[in-house]
Amino acid sequence: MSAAITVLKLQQRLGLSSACRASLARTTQQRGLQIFAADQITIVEVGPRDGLQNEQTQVPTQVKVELINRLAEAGVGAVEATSFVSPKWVPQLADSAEVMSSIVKLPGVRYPVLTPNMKGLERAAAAGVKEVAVFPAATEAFSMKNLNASIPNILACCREVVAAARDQDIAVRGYVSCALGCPYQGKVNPQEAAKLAGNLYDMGCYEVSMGDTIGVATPASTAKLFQACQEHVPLQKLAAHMHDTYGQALANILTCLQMGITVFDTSIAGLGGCPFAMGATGNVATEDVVYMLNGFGLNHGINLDKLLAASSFITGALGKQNNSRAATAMLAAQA
Ligand SMILES: CC(C)(COP(=O)([O-])OP(=O)([O-])OC[C@H]1O[C@@H](n2cnc3c(N)ncnc32)[C@H](O)[C@@H]1OP(=O)([O-])[O-])[C@@H](O)C(=O)NCCC(=O)NCCSC(=O)C[C@@](C)(O)CC(=O)[O-]
Repeated sequence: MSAAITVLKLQQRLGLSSACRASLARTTQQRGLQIFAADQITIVEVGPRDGLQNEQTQVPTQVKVELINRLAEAGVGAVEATSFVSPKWVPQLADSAEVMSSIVKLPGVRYPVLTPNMKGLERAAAAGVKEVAVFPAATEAFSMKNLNASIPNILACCREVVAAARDQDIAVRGYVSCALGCPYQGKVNPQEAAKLAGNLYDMGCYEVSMGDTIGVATPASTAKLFQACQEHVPLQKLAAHMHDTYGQALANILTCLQMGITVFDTSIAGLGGCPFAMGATGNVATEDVVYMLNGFGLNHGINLDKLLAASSFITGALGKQNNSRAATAMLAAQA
């Protein structure tokens, strides 16, 4: 059986719509596996925010700044730098204004931050931020745990933040947390998560990142979610934010690539996890994703040597082992 037929059968089994399969007809065959003919894959590096927010020991501001600078210098086009959330809720990121005023802002690099409410937006705007993200959750239970507000209330808050940000020429990205599973409610209906993504897109988020906050997704559930999302948000405006708790994140990203998604949130050295999602591990490691993309010959703009240096820097500074299998192997080979 040819590789193309195998992929078609896989797509049918995953229940991909005929529209989605038609878009795959515009694919190129690369290294024996069909993937979408994207000119460019965008990596949104979330390590300095998602990766560090749950660290129990306070990470010095200068370490955060150096990490962000190193990632940008490595060619990462978007580095999510910090959060303007309540410091009572996330003490680790209480130094967000100082971080933003200390980093070197390279031309062409985006430095988005999280803003849950108007207070967050005002603080971010005062710090000169040019891009923010709002982050409602797909389940009521997680919305209460993470933001202390119901989904309708947080959506109203997001609408206010998006409108005010756009008035100030601040771009807004949207996240849907717990889009593929919730630590408190379990399974999540993909249609509900997709509808929420549509709400964010309709209110003015330029892109919506679907979060597997607790890393329970599989390629099958990932395909179902993104298929549902396409009813509400154009494919090229969707991103995947995969945590790797169950070791499925790379496979989920490959599924996304096959569906035409080209934006992926990743975390250097696989750091992180949400403080309000107990047991969740870090995001898929940036190094692992870059290694896979290199295998396909896809453009991402990242210099792997500089990325590995950033990876060694942060694991050294935190005194942690590297959760990236690719980085661990490549660094061992260099030693
Ligand atoms: C939304 C709130 C603030 C509600 O929290 P609340 O306690 O209901 O807020 P409040 O409005 O009652 O205010 C309480 C205090 O916080 C202050 N406050 C209020 N807002 C701010 C702000 N922006 N910046 C600074 N201070 C703020 C406010 O001024 C007040 O101060 P006090 O009068 O007591 O001195 C809180 O729940 C919060 O900050 N939550 C953020 C939680 C968070 O950051 N979670 C992790 C990120 S989400 C994630 O990781 C998932 C994601 C995005 O990565 C996707 C995925 O992984 O799938």
